[in-house]
Amino acid sequence: MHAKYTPSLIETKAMLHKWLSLISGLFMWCFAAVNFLILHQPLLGVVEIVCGGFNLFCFYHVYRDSVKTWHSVALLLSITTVIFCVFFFADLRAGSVFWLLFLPPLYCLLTSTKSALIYSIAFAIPAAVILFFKSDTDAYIAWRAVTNFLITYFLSYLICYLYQKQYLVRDLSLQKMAFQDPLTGARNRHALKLFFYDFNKAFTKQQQEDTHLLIIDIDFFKRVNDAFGHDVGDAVLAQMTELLHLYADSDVVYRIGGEEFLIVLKEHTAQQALNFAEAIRKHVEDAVFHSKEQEIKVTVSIGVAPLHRDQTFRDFLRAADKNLYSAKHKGRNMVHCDDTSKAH
Ligand SMILES: Nc1nc2c(ncn2[C@@H]2O[C@H](COP(=O)(O)OP(=O)(O)OP(=O)(O)O)[C@@H](O)[C@H]2O)c(=O)[nH]1
Repeated sequence: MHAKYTPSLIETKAMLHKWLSLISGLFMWCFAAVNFLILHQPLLGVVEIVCGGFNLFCFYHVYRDSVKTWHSVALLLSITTVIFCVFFFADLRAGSVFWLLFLPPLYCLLTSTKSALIYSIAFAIPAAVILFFKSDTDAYIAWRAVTNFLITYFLSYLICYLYQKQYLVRDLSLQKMAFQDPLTGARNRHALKLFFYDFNKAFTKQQQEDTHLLIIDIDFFKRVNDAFGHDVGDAVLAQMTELLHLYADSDVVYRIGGEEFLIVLKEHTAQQALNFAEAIRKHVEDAVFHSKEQEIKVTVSIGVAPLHRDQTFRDFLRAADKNLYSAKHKGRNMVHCDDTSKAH
């Protein structure tokens, strides 16, 4: 479900899961007290005590940072169970049917819009059947009550669906603006900082050990600008990004400075990272960049550095820059990784 969501939407859903589990748990226990003491509906009271307890258990796991994916589904099923029991056992004149309209938004908030539609349809059927038989009284016209219920029920789903879609589109375009370099389309420094955050938090130990970074700097780029003009320099930077995208997915290529790029290599040993960097260096050396009918040749120097757990963003850039400058000082157009360097 999370694959097509932006980090901010996932965060929003996690926040809703947290507060909904607490609020619904407390509400259910309050309603249980009313059912035991005032309405004399002990069966309903027991269901509310059990489900409310489960919701508070979900909240406890959020609090302990140990939420499992099934908690969200179990939470919405527990809320649905209570709403259905109240609707089934309570007198229709008390207005318990209104709680059913809360279900489609709840499903949208806690799951994906697709799952929400499946849940909404699945629970609309028993709800309509129960409502039909319960409203067969002088106070209601059964078939009209069911029709009105179904229309409002699915409209509430539709509004949440449209809102969530719109939220996602806006969030994606904001994310693009915030994390993408407009000139080259590569990811920018903000995106790299976010990667660092995930790296320390979400990567496994093995993934962390096998992550290497390549800092790629175009040699004597000032000369390109001076000889052909800034706009030609811009075109070279854009074509350099395209070339790097041939080697690596677009979500691991970053432009971190004027003519400085960075590639994150996951699942690569030091030797594999070095070979990868060498292949890029050779490709750039052989490539011809074009702009305004000019043919431009450039080379790159590449520093390769392993990424260590808990290294700060600044420390890492300093370490990788050291490797890059070693490559520059040894004559440029070369790859350097710690003490191992390859010159050409
Ligand atoms: N066209 C263009 N040039 C840029 C951009 N950002 C930085 N530059 C230029 O990149 C050049 C970088 O120059 P230097 O830092 O001296 O490095 P260099 O000439 O590449 O030399 P070495 O890195 O030492 O090999 C400067 O001339 C900047 O103006 C940009 O977005 N577009």
